[in-house]
Amino acid sequence: MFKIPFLDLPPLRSAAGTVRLPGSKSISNRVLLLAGLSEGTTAVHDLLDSDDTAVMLASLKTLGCQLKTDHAGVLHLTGIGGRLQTRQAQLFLGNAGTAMRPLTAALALLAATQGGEFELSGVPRMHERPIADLVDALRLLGCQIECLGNEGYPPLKLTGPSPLKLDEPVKVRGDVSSQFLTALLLALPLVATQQDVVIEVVGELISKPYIHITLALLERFGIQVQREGWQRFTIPAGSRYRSPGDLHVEGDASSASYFIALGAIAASDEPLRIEGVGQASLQGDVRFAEAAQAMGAIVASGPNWLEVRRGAWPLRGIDLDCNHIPDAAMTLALMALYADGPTTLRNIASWRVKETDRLSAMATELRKLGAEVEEGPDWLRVQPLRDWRAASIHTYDDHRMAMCFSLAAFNGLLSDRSPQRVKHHPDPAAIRGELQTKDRAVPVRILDPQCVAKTFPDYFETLFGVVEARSEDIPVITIDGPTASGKGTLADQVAHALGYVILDSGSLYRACALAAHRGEVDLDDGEAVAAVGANLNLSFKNGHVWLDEEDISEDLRREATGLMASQVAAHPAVRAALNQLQLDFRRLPGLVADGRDMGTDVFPDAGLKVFLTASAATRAERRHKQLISKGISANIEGLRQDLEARDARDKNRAASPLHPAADAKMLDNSAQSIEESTQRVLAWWAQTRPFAVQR
Ligand SMILES: Nc1ncnc2c1ncn2[C@@H]1O[C@H](COP(=O)(O)OP(=O)(O)OP(=O)(O)O)[C@@H](O)[C@H]1O
Ligand SMILES: Nc1ccn([C@H]2C[C@H](O)[C@@H](COP(=O)(O)O)O2)c(=O)n1
Repeated sequence: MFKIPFLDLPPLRSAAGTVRLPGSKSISNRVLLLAGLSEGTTAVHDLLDSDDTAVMLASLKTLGCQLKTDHAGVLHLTGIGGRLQTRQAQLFLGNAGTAMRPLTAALALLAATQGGEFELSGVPRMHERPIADLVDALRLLGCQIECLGNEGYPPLKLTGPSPLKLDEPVKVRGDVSSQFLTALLLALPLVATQQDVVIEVVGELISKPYIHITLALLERFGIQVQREGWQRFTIPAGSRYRSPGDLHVEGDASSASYFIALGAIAASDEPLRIEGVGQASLQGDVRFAEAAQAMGAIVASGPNWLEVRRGAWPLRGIDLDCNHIPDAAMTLALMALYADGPTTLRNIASWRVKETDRLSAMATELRKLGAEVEEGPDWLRVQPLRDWRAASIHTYDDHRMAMCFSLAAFNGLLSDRSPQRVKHHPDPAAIRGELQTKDRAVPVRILDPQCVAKTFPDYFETLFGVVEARSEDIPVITIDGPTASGKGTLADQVAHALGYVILDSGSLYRACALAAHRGEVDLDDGEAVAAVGANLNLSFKNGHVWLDEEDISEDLRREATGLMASQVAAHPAVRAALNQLQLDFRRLPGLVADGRDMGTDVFPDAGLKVFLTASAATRAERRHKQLISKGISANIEGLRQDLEARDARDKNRAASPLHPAADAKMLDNSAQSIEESTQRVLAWWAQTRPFAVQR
């Protein structure tokens, strides 16, 4: 997961390959609650690992459920069998509506029948999300519920015992959120032991597909709800939760929407395959595929897979009632930018009471990209966009905002390429406002990208696994300089702050020298060493370097290896042999490369080139400290002589000698802390980016 303040997506061009979706959030949290209320142990396969499931799991544990995850990642959950194990608890439910609503219903009923006191709270946004309709229904039933902040909103205090009135139907509004009905359906079997319990829906029920999921899962846990249309539901007397033993959670259909859209926009050669949802899915959001087809996507499907590729291009604008796909419909708003005419999304009032007011958030952020958007109380109209602006997208702690706006990175596929005034461009000609005829693809900045943790923690990694950018669009920062100047340390810090890939090019020269030395190759024989370099079987995992099956990280860092590396690096044939290996590190979302010739030879088009220096005395001192901390004895004077000899060879060789690129920024960090140099480089980088100052 990218735990950084912002993630910059360079312009993306195409998509292909296979995506395996994480488990459905709606199914995961329903299954967890049902397993938690059941007798016996349920083995839950493919459970979603996310913020929202984490709060549900933590609550169930507090309530006395036993949880164990086996080596295959299967969760074994032993439920409380409808009998409270603890009568007092404070549960923090983050921003998870799928935990807050059903736990409120279940604990209110358990407190009423068995006694107890439970407090349910969440993040500030959760305390702004209405729950009055559920609270009213439960109070009419006889439950004691106190709203501890504002009436009708969490946090809530549930107390008991108190008598329940089960003879009358339980009435609940269905036109604001179907989660209130789901909560009652999941919890009322707790009290349907002696008599039928009837629920009546007041008003037109929205999001019916979610009720389908609830009913299907209740059936898996032994509860057969009788349904009369969408207005009346009867839980038969004698209902009892029974664990189904094993249960597989299907992939998240709402999460599939981003990849369906991706296929429609960018899979022009071969389809993008999405595994985990398909024709047999319980989730209503799988019908997003129909909306994507209406916009031009070509979709093939099997029981648990979809294959999507681009059909109409530009996409077709549509006018759609989105009641059946409330969450996934957000994705259509981004697809609309790539359409040939306006797209109108209707019946989406429920967006206003989600993680944020999604209607207003969507309109605001689309406008930042340059889009023309109209917004009504329950509808949104988006015009196609051709003159895209680079924008910092605020995500409002809403996972879907972050995932949706990643789709804006394909703007180069449909930007207006006629001569344009290029705004926010770092190059002086552009600053003077001269006309440019270059491709107008712009990057997109996603603020707070880790908000995807709510449902899809690895969303961006998964995206980068199936999309491609032109190499020249992938940003590179180079950090060159003499030995022990702190290049590696600075590169690590900068890459970490931006979520970029790291290339420690010195380690490639070191590995090549080490392999040649071990193979008893003459290090002065450039062609022979180059042959070793061309066949290196290197891999990089968790900061360690592997040569074939051996972890060579320690050997690589030895001073002797550094000297051998400097020796072999002087051969043009060796440099040529290692060139492609270095270029291959230019991967999404960007690269920080350190070495001697990163800015001058390997990545001459890098967006920022830093030439890092420090006095020889400072560098010898740092290297001395570094070696001592590793328990290696060293002599400062000897180290200084070695590093000066190495610098001299690196500077004076004919092939790609160490020298600053003409456009490099010079940074002497002799008197700077690591943090200060990192901030300096990040500030330089920010100046090259086309984004306005973050809000
Ligand atoms: N600005 C700094 N202030 C203090 N110490 C630093 C600074 N930058 C780096 N160091 C320390 O100096 C040592 C050498 O840094 P590092 O290994 O990053 O250098 P390098 O240039 O990558 O070396 P090499 O060329 O040998 O790979 C490390 O122990 C690091 O923590
Ligand atoms: N881009 C590079 C990187 C490294 N080398 C050579 C010269 C260095 O002395 C040696 C070891 O590098 P270090 O790990 O100390 O950064 O490798 C080079 O020529 N070009």
